[in-house]
Amino acid sequence: MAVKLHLDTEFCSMTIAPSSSDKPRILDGKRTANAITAEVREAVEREGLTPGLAVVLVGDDPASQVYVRNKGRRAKACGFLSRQYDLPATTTQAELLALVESLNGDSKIHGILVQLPLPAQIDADCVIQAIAPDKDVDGFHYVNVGRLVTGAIGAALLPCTPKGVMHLIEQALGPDLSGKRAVVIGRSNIVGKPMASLLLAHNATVTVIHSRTPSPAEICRQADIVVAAVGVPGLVTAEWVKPGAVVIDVGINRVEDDDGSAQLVGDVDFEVVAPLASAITPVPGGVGPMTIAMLMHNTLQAARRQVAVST
Ligand SMILES: Nc1nc(=O)c2c([nH]1)NC[C@@H]1CN(c3ccc(C(=O)N[C@@H](CCC(=O)O)C(=O)O)cc3)C=[N+]21
Ligand SMILES: [Mg+2]
Repeated sequence: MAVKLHLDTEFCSMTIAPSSSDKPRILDGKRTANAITAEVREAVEREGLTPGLAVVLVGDDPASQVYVRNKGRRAKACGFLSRQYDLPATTTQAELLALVESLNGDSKIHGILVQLPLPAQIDADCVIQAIAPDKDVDGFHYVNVGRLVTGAIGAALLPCTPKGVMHLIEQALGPDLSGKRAVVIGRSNIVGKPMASLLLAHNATVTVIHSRTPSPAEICRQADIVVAAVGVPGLVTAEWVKPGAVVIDVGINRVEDDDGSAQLVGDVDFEVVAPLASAITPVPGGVGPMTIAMLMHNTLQAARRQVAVST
């Protein structure tokens, strides 16, 4: 059974035909993310909605500050109400829970994102579970996880990174992955596990490999679709990839270049794997921008549902 999935039909018009040559197709996440953002903006105008997104940042980690600022910019570009809450690194769990509670009750706010990681004195899971499930635009609440795993995908808010990855896979292979073998490398709650569930919902035959898996390259080499999400720079080399596979790189690793400058690299050794792949995502400019675009799409979806309920 083909499952009608996470994105509205309006986004399906963007599916691009697979390349006919043996040159690998670079799946351009930046371009796709820009197109999705434009469609979200149009939908906001057409429907006369003002989705509200609250992003909560605790502490002053510079990387988190950059991400949060980018999310706010994108939200404004979509015509959303965008609010950012900056809390000190010394914030207590009770204070953070009180803010989440007030946002749960705020009818102007349809999506709540608490930026991770959180300082050590705060129990991140407890905070995530305090977010109203229908405002959980990260898709991390147990209710949304449960919806995804049971196949109630239409009711779920899906985690942004797996949802963005699925969109890129759809560009290469279409939405029905019947007969395809997918290997997910990594088993985190924010990428690996929901990614496996989403691929399964699209009828792929899914294997998850991780740090305790013997002969991972041998298993990965069977895959028509590889999603790498472990945070090990350049882990996936030529021996891991079957010629013609679709390779998605979720890794965002900051490493030092030969000349000592900082560089962003993925979990895939792009230089050696790209010539083998039928389609591949770059880092940067692949999955990362899609994550933010899907956050915008989730916030639109959340707003639509909350407005429908209240009218
Ligand atoms: N509650 C929560 N939700 C998140 O979704 C969440 C989070 N916490 N904590 C941190 C991670 C990380 N994350 C990224 C989003 C976009 C890029 C992105 O746009 N990357 C660009 C490059 C950015 C750069 O240069 O650093 C790219 O890959 O092209 C990266 C990483 C969301 N996260
Ligand atoms: Mg990327």
